[in-house]
Formats: sequence, structure tokens, C-alpha cells
Amino acid sequence: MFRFISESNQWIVINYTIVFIFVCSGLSLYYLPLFDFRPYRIGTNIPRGMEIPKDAEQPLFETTFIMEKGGQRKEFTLNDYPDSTWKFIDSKTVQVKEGYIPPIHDFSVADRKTGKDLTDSVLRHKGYTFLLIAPYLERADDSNFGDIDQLYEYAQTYNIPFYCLTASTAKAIQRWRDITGAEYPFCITDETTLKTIVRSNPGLLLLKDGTIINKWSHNQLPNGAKLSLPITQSALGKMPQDSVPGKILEIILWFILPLTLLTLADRLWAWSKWVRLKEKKDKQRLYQLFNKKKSKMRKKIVAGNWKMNLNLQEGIVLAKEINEAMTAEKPNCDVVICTPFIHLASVAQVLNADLVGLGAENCADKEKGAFTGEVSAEMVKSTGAQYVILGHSERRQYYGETAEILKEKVQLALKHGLKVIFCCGETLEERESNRQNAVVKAELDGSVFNLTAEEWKNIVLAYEPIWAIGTGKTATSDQAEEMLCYIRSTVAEKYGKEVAEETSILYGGSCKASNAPELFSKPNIDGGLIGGASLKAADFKGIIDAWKK
Ligand SMILES: O=C[C@H](O)COP(=O)(O)O
Repeated sequence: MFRFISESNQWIVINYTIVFIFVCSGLSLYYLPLFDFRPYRIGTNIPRGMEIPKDAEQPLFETTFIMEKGGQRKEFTLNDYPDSTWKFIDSKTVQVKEGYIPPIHDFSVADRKTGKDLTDSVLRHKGYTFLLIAPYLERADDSNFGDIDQLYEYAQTYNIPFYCLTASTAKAIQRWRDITGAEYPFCITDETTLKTIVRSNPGLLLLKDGTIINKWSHNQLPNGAKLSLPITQSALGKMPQDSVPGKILEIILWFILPLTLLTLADRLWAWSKWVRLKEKKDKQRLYQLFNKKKSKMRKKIVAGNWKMNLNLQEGIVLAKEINEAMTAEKPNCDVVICTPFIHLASVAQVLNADLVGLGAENCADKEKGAFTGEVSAEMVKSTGAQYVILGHSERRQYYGETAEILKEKVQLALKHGLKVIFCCGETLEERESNRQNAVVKAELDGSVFNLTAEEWKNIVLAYEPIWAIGTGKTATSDQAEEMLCYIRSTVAEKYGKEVAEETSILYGGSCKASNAPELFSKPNIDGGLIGGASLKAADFKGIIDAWKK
């Protein structure tokens, strides 16, 4: 079913509606009702509202006469009134039809002291008249009496009549005078009429030629700047222009607009959620593709990365030992040792290239030329090496190798016939904020996903979580498997499932003979890039032997 708002956000609409109702009711109570449906609304001419049209319907009365004759009583009307033999007993008159009642039929003003009817002089006055309406002064709010007195002074300054209409007793009027210092005249008007005129006790009415120009609650009486000009030149003397349809529209907008914005935001949120879910499902589908059993199509590799640990003599000794170990017992995976540049040529001499591959730990991002201290891919290749490690986190971290620099290096290494062991991995902080996938994807996107499918055949990937390198803290086999599965799915997205199935992806980071069997048993882990444990032939062989378990 189509929804305007999601279930989880429904509460906002409900709460907003409740708050909206309360705010509208509160405003109506504190000021005046938002809509005035009574006969004394702004714009009404009171004398006109009191008029009875000439052809107006008159009330109809019927009189019944009770007569008696010979002990028998009977009722008659004027139409069948009997002869004089009947004796009149009683009569009753009832109104059978109501006549026309004008909308304003109960407005009168009487002087409190003399009782003189002032209705006409109030309503027929040419110009403005202030009427302070206070049905019962004993319960009137006196907190704004300062504003009332100021208005009275203003009225006096500009010769505007000012009356207080009330239904209160003389005692209540005196009490009000004592409290507020009121000097304006008090007149008597029917209590119900006063309550109908304005829903505020006290409230203020401004008449002009008998027409209601404006009305105010005691909480919003005109004051200050509004009283600085004569009433004819001030906004005070003008009828507000807000029409009922305009007000209705304004209220609808206040209600609808925020809800429309909320609905749009909600729909956007629901849509992005749907997109994220879809992406997740697509990824999961890819994961599932690679999550079954290890492919026989791709190479299993154990590669050592000696880093900057051994001098030339030590390196040659280690290389010989590894070579001998591999000769004595053939490995059932590819074995590679990656050494510092100065070892390459010498180590190449002692290795059986069919059993142990050789690689560099780095190469230059320039082809050739005046780059003092650099070693080009071509130079590496010329030593007899077949591999080069690129993108290692230590190169990124300590030597500022960016994705762009690495992209250049990868291109040059491939151009000169080297296979690239390309490293990627996240920091501890990135993993803790669950950004490992995005980080790894960005590293691949930035440096190797630009390669052609043909070039890709010479790429080996190595996932090395930075927090596990040389720390003794290995990623669990499940963590490593999950990441490698994710990496393979990104390769599949880029190059297709078949290429992804053929890509060897290694795990690196505190990998040892003790944890290698568990790690290598995972369907997506095709071997290891080994640091510390590659510096002793026995340790390194222990890891290589994990493939035999
Ligand atoms: O290249 C190798 C990795 O940096 C792993 O080093 P590690 O085995 O000493 O933790």
C-alpha cells in the first residue's frame, strides 16, 4: 500500500497535529478566537444589524377561550367564538410562530448613574468610539490596566468617546476604579450581550460611525507606537484587511507546509534507505557467489616481505635457506620473497626461480632519469625479480605515497613485466567506525581499478589491516575472510565474476605458522603476505606448509 509517511515517522505527524491543535486553541484563548462567527464580528454595523425590515415576518399568537354552558366546559378561538349563552371562564395566549429577529437585538447602553439610554448616542456618533467591554469586573483581568489607562488618555487627547460597558454591580465598579485608577465612564449593558461582543474580560472594541472597526483581547491592547499618531492617521483606526478565506489559507499553510516538507524528507529518506538496501542486497548476492568453496583456478601464494631488516650477507643466507627448504620439500603453493633493492641481484643468483619467486618491496613512479636514489621498475626487472610490492601501508604512511603515485608505479611495473602485489587495508580507527569496506574500495579504485582486464592478470591483491601489521594482533579468520570476500566482489563488479575468481588475494598482518592453517582454510584467502615471520626460514616454511594441512 502506498504511504505518504513511513510507519516509523508517523509519530511526528500525530504529535505535530496535537501540538498544532493545542497552539491554535491556546492562541484563541490568549488573544481572540481565530474566527468570529458571532453578530459582533469586525466590519459589522451595529445599528444596521438591529434593523427590522418593513416586510419582516411578524410573530403570530393564538388565544384560546375557555367557556362554560350548562355545566359543560369547552375551548374556543376567535374564529369560532360562541354566542352569549356561553359564560367566559378563562383565556390563554400562546405564540404559534416566531417573527423575524434581527442579528443584533439585545444591544443597549445605559448610563450607570442616571439610567439614561445612551444606545443611540453611542451608535450614531460620527467618528470613533472606544468601548471597553467587561461583563463582570469582579472577575476581569486587571494585569493590563496600564494599557487601558493609556488608551483612555489617548482617547481624551483626540476627543474620542470612551465608555466601559459592564453588567457589574456598583461595588464591583468601585473596586475596579480603586485597583486601576480608572477615570472613564461606566455604562450598563446586558451581561450575555457583552460576552457575545468579545471573548475577553476585559476586551476592547473600536467603533466608527457605529461599525466595529477592530477588537482586541486585554492581552493585545494597542499601545506604545500605535498610539503616537492621531487615530485618523494611524493603523489603529483602520479595519484589518485579513479576510476569512485568507485566514483559513494561512492556517492550512501552517499545518500543511511543515507536513509537506516532512513528507518530502521522509520519502527521500525512505528512497535512500531503499537504495542502500538494494546496494547491500546486490553486494550480498556477490558475497554469496564467492562464499562457497575455494576456487581451484587461482594461485595460492605465500610471499615474504623482508622490509628493512637484513643486510646483504644475512639476506643471501636466508634466501639460500629458503631455497634449500623448498628444494628439499616442494611447496604446494607459489613462494615469493620480496627483498630490499640491494639484495635483489645477489638473491636472484641463489634462488631456483621455479621454486621461489623474487620481488622488490617498491619501485619508482618515474620511468627513468635524474631521480637520485630511486630504483625504477625496469631496474628491478633487470635483477631477475618477477614481483614488486606496491601500496604497502608503510609506504603510504611514512613516504606519502598517494593513490595517484601508486597508480603510476603500478603502470610502470606492469609495463616492465613485473607482477604487482598490491596492498590495501584500513586503520584501526577506520575499522572501528565501520569504514573498512569504503577505505579498501577507494584504495583499489584510486590505483588499480583503472587497469584493463589483460593488465589485471598480473595483479595479486593483499589485504593488510594496518592495525594487524607487526602488532601480533591478527584479524580473525572470519574478519579476514569477510574482507577478502568483499574485495573479490568489488573485483567482480569491475572485471566480472570470472576474473574475480582468478584473482589471488592474500591476507597480511601478524600471519604465523600457528594461525596460517586457519586463515588459509577460508574460501577467499589465497595465501599470505608475511612480514616478521618471513625473516626466519623455519617460520616462513611453517606458513608455506599450512597449505599442506
Ligand atoms: O607485508 C607484510 C605485512 O606488513 C605483515 O607484516 P607482519 O607479518 O610482520 O605483521
